[in-house]
Amino acid sequence: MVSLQFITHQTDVYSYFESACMALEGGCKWIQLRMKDTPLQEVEAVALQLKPLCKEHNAILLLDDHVELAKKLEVDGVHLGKKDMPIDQARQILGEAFIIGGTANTFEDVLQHYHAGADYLGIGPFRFTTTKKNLSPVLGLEGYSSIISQMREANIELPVVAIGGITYEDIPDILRTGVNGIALSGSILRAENPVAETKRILDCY
Ligand SMILES: Cc1ncc(COP(=O)(O)OP(=O)(O)O)c(N)n1
Ligand SMILES: Cc1ncsc1CCOP(=O)(O)O
Ligand SMILES: [Mg+2]
Repeated sequence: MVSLQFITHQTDVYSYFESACMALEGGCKWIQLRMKDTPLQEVEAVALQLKPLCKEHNAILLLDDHVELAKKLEVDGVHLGKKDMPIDQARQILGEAFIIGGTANTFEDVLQHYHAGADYLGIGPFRFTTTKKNLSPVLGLEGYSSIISQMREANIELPVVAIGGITYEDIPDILRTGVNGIALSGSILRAENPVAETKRILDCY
C-alpha cells in the first residue's frame, strides 16, 4: 500500500473538512489540515471536528504551519516550511512525542531539517500545481533521484514524501526514485469520486 498523506483543500464543491472526510473514507491514514489564509479560530474549529474522526479511522492528523495550535489540541504533529517556525524551535515547544515534518526543495534544505530534528521531509514540488502559491523550482523525477542519492551518500535516513501536482499515473515512477511516500490533494479532489480515487491511489503500488 502506498504511504499517502492527504493535504486538505477547499474547492468549489468541497469544504476543507469534507475533503479530509473523503480521504479518510477512502482509507488514507495520514491527513494534513492545511487551511491557508484562514483565521486561527476557523482552523481550530475544523481541527476539533477532524481529530475524533481521524482517531476513529486510526489516522494521523497533522496541522500545516500552526505549532501552538497543534500543542493545544494535542493532534499528532505539524508540517513546517521555510516561512514557518524553525523546526528546532517547534521541537522545543512540542517535545519528542509530536511528529514534525519539514519542506525541502534542495539537499541543503534536507541537511538543515535533518540537523534540526525533523521526523520526515516533504520534498517538492514534483510539478507545477495551483494548490500552493509561490512554488519553489519544480524537481521532476531527476530532482528526487538526485536528492535521494545525496541523502544516501550522507547516511541521512529520514522518510521522504514527494509533493506537488502528483497524479495516480506518476506514483510508480516517483516511488522508484527511492521516495517513501506521496502527499497530494488536487488529483483526489478533482476526481469524479474522490473516495474511490483515494482507494485507487493507495492500492497502486
Ligand atoms: C508534506 C508537505 N510537504 C510540503 C509542504 C509545504 O509546506 P510549506 O513550504 O510550509 O508551504 P505551505 O503548505 O505552508 O503553503 C506541506 N504543506 N506538506
Ligand atoms: C502544499 C504543497 N507544497 C508543495 S506543492 C503543495 C500542494 C500539493 O497539492 P497538489 O497535490 O494539489 O498539488
Ligand atoms: Mg507552511
